[in-house]
Amino acid sequence: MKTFDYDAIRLLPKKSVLKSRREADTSVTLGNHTFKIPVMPANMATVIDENLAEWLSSRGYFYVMHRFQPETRFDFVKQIQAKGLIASISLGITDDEYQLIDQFKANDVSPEYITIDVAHGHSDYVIKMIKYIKANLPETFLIVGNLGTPEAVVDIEAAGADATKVGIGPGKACITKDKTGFGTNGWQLAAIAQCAQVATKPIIADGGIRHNGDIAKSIRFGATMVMIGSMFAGHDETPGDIIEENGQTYKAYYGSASASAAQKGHDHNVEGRSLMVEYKGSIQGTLTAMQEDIQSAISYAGGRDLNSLKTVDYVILTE
Ligand SMILES: NC(=O)C1=CN([C@@H]2O[C@H](COP(=O)(O)OP(=O)(O)OC[C@H]3O[C@@H](n4cnc5c(N)ncnc54)[C@H](OP(=O)(O)O)[C@@H]3O)[C@@H](O)[C@H]2O)C=CC1
Ligand SMILES: Nc1nc2c(ncn2[C@@H]2O[C@H](COP(=O)(O)O)[C@@H](O)[C@H]2O)c(=O)[nH]1
Repeated sequence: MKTFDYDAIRLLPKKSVLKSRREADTSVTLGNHTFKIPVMPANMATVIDENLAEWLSSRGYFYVMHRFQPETRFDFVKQIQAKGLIASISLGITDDEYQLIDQFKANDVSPEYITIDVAHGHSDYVIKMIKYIKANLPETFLIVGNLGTPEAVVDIEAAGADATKVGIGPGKACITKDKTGFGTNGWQLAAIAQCAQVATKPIIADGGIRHNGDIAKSIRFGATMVMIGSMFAGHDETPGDIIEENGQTYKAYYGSASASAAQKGHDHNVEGRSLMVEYKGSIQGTLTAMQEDIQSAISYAGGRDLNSLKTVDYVILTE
């Protein structure tokens, strides 16, 4: 099996047809909605909260709210939809989560997007939850993760997922490979490529994005969108206080399965760690830079939109 990761790939330029990079269209459609860029902040407690979800949605960005304040999700969906915005929440697979689906159905409320968010998404119990959501909230677009193999993508699509999320252990706050020996850490981009070969529905590349150019690389190898944690943590709008240490400013970023997540209910099978990320100011600056860099990538690809990235040639650096 040929393996490679983001750092080993260089995409090869083609003749540009654009007068200006501003002409390049970075929009992406997922389900019934179109978003400004093919990027979503990770559904983690140190990356997104309800305020940021509203901020992103009102500006045309996709988001996935995390599931670590479970009791707030029903009201969140109602409130954000009352403002004419898209509701996009996460669910686990425990018995309580079925009650939330029942509550939505009983009140005739359908979130536009639900993400089933568990570490090992290729599971009989995830399949059971997919079938329950599809039977009770058929209008909702269902993203399911996380997966790491083509077999998982085939099974989870067959169960009814509308999109799959690929990435077991490549995240910056992740220690899955050290704790269990499993995962796509170190070869995440090749795992995306393998999964994309069998996928018939969109794939979201999740974890391991360290540079804006990794977004274009993800799309080249088959992703429709990318989920990003650490690069979004540390902004004014992301949760947590600014910490000053030795004249530098930081914010905390911790894994959803880390010991720091214990207060939010994760107190066993630790597979995440806590770290500090540099404080970066407003998130708008980061989002704008991402969009500009994707526009430049489209120009290098010789096209006008994200589709042009899907067929560019590339080299794999061997050293
Ligand atoms: N992308 C990644 O690589 C990873 C992401 N995470 C993130 O951490 C958060 C917590 O994840 P998770 O631990 O799944 O959440 P939860 O513990 O909330 O849910 C997972 C459910 O599946 C059961 N389960 C059975 N086998 C496994 C397995 N191998 N790994 C995990 N659960 C299993 C768990 O039961 P029981 O707990 O009794 O075993 C639990 O009921 C999520 O947000 C997830 O995305 C965590 C690790 C890796
Ligand atoms: N193995 C673990 N993975 C985790 C944990 N919490 C979140 N995650 C995953 O990381 C990505 C974000 O990755 P990044 O490289 O952009 O920082 C996130 O979307 C989850 O899939 C965890 O505790 N353990």
